[in-house]
Amino acid sequence: GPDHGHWSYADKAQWQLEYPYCGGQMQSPINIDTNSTIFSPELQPVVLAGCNLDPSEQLSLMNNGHTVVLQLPGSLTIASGYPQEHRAMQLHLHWGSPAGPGSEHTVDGRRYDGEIHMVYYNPSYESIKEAMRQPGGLAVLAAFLQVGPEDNVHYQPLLEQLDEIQEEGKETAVAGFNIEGLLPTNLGRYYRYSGSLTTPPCYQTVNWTVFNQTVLLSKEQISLLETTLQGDDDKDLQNNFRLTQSLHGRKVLASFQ
Ligand SMILES: NS(=O)(=O)c1c(F)c(F)c(SCCc2ccc(C(=O)O)cc2)c(F)c1NC1CCCCCCC1
Ligand SMILES: [Zn+2]
Repeated sequence: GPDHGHWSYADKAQWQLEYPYCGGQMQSPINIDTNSTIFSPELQPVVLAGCNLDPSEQLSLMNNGHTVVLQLPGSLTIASGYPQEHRAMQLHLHWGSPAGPGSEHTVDGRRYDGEIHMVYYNPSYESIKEAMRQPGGLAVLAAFLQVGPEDNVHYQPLLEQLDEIQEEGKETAVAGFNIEGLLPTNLGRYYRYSGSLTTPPCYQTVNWTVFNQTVLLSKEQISLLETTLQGDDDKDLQNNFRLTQSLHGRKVLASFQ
């Protein structure tokens, strides 16, 4: 992947020294002030295609030191909800620690327990490398993870493998499953804004969708996420979220009232 050298969440104030875009005016994540969002009825429900991956398909699940990443096939696409079709690249998670929550976006100042990001690219560009550098080149579907009353079976294929990839750099295989099950059931209610990758190189090329409905996992599942993986130099991989960034005048649209 791109040069994602030695940065860490501990030195996020220094990111912009080495990665200039990280100091830009269209950065993510942001706090979503629900009183300032603009209702935009033209925003159609997000519809995914090709998400029921065959169990014979093996997907790479990796601890890259910053998060747990599931590589996704380009056959998984966003069929509607964006100006044109986008193809999947990967999905990954952000979380906190037993001491506190770890979503990246916040809503009216509230931080949720965690957040899933499904990253897609606009195939009208020559390559993913090209797309990620172009405005509108990337789309990320984000949903908040919240503690609920019972296990979320859709997350088990990922969570049950975390102990296989505790150390940074470790990789394992996950059999194909229904990726859509990882998202909320209601994909018609969401916030939309223009922002960036929340990690260096912080390219300002992401058309963000943040779903209004949260995804419920059990306390045990959230705790597994918070306490299993190790990042750089064997420290616990926890609180892998960037602080919210200023809007600098950007508007946040809402597909619902
Ligand atoms: N929230 S986010 O989407 O900005 C994001 C993070 F916050 C992330 F923290 C990450 S992981 C850290 C960056 C990274 C590390 C290793 C590799 C690799 O081995 O290929 C790739 C990337 C991470 F991978 C992503 N998403 C990636 C950003 C990196 C470059 C574009 C590729 C897909 C999106
Ligand atoms: Zn992310």
